[in-house]
Amino acid sequence: MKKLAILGATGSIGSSTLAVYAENIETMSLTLLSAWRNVDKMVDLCREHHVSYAFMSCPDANAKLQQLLEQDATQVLVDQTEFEACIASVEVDAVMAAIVGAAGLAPTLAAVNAGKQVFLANKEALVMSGALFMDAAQRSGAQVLPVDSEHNAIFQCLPPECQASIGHCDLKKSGISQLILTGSGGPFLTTPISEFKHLTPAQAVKHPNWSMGPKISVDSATMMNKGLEYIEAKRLFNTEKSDIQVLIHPQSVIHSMVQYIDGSVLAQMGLPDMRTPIAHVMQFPQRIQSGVAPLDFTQISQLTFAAPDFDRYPCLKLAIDACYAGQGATTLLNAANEVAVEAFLQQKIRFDQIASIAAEVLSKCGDQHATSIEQVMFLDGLARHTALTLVATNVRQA
Ligand SMILES: NC(=O)C1=CN([C@@H]2O[C@H](COP(=O)(O)OP(=O)(O)OC[C@H]3O[C@@H](n4cnc5c(N)ncnc54)[C@H](OP(=O)(O)O)[C@@H]3O)[C@@H](O)[C@H]2O)C=CC1
Ligand SMILES: CC(=O)[C@@H](O)[C@H](O)COP(=O)(O)O
Ligand SMILES: [Mn+2]
Repeated sequence: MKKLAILGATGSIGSSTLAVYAENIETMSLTLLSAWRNVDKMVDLCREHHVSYAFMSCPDANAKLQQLLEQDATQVLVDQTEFEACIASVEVDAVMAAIVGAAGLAPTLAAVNAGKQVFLANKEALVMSGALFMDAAQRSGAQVLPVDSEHNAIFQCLPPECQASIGHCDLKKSGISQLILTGSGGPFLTTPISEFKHLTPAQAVKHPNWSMGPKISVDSATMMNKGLEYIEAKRLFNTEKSDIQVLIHPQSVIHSMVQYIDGSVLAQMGLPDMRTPIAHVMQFPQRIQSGVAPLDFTQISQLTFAAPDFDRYPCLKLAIDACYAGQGATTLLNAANEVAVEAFLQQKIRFDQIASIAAEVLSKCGDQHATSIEQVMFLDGLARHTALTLVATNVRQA
């Protein structure tokens, strides 16, 4: 029995993970769940799944959870230290890292440092800490398996020697010429750019194909999501600049591809449903049930492809540039984007200001280095402070 922890259990990936767990209950046990503020849902999940340990990152929510679960078998962990100790303990074999944003870094790193199996959905953690994260995994022997649909697709199309050396693989040695990262283009693929000033959060979170949490949905609309995924791919698959191509594929049927030097292109396809990549990692290399229907090719009228337009998606360009500027830049970019997206969702700034705020944070903070987690956290704070100041200025100008 694999002992599973789900970090971000109340979210979209959390729900899909629980659905796959329910399909395969005889092979896994659920020992630890975490969330932030959604106490009612956590109580329900703990009772439904007889979870051993639970933790809310928000102190008020944690106190309430403790009170509500007093009569239950679930033990509520009291603080972040106890939570991370539980992740690192023998109570947990595998961790689904599905907290959104930088808040997921510390508990995910606790799992990595303890040599656990890590199912990585939380791309922001990897974007902000990069080589530090992958090197820590190599040191501890933690197996990092990509859950993000594109990276999971690429992983599935890689030869075994690359799968076994994730983070440090030699693509050229395995005859790989390019990784092709597909992206839908989001809900504003054909919206006139002149209308971007007026786009609302409700429009931005309406992804054409995937059902996801609000932050990643906005990232898909700006294509910052693909930019973060570009950086994520560099870290997971040890790529150089010429190794990755971003391709718009509006139908989200092909989840990404690997091109080989002999002209072969391997693609992973399926319905846009995260239960598939989650099921793929949960008992890897064994295949298990996900509950997802098979792809019906007779219902797919067309598969189309196009190059991304950086005028439409300035965030994508910012992220690709940051990727080659270095770790400091990707840490700053991630934090600035998190602040800007949250401000947009709260209607404090316009949709088009997400990109301009991210760009301004990068230029104001200048060239920065991040060679330790402490420096990463310092830069994360610096970028958040700078971005919040810009949000306040933009609010006044709105
Ligand atoms: N959804 C998807 O299809 C995909 C998601 N991902 C990645 O997976 C991650 C999760 O995405 P998604 O499930 O959509 O997001 P959701 O917004 O649906 O869920 C986020 C989860 O994180 C918890 N959380 C939020 N803030 C904090 C915090 N400060 N401390 C601790 N926990 C926190 C939330 O708890 P609470 O509910 O209590 O607020 C919730 O459980 C993201 O990094 C995203 O990029 C990657 C690929 C696909
Ligand atoms: C499901 C998943 O992995 C998301 O990251 C998805 O890729 C978002 O869609 P976009 O391709 O529009 O960014
Ligand atoms: Mn993705």
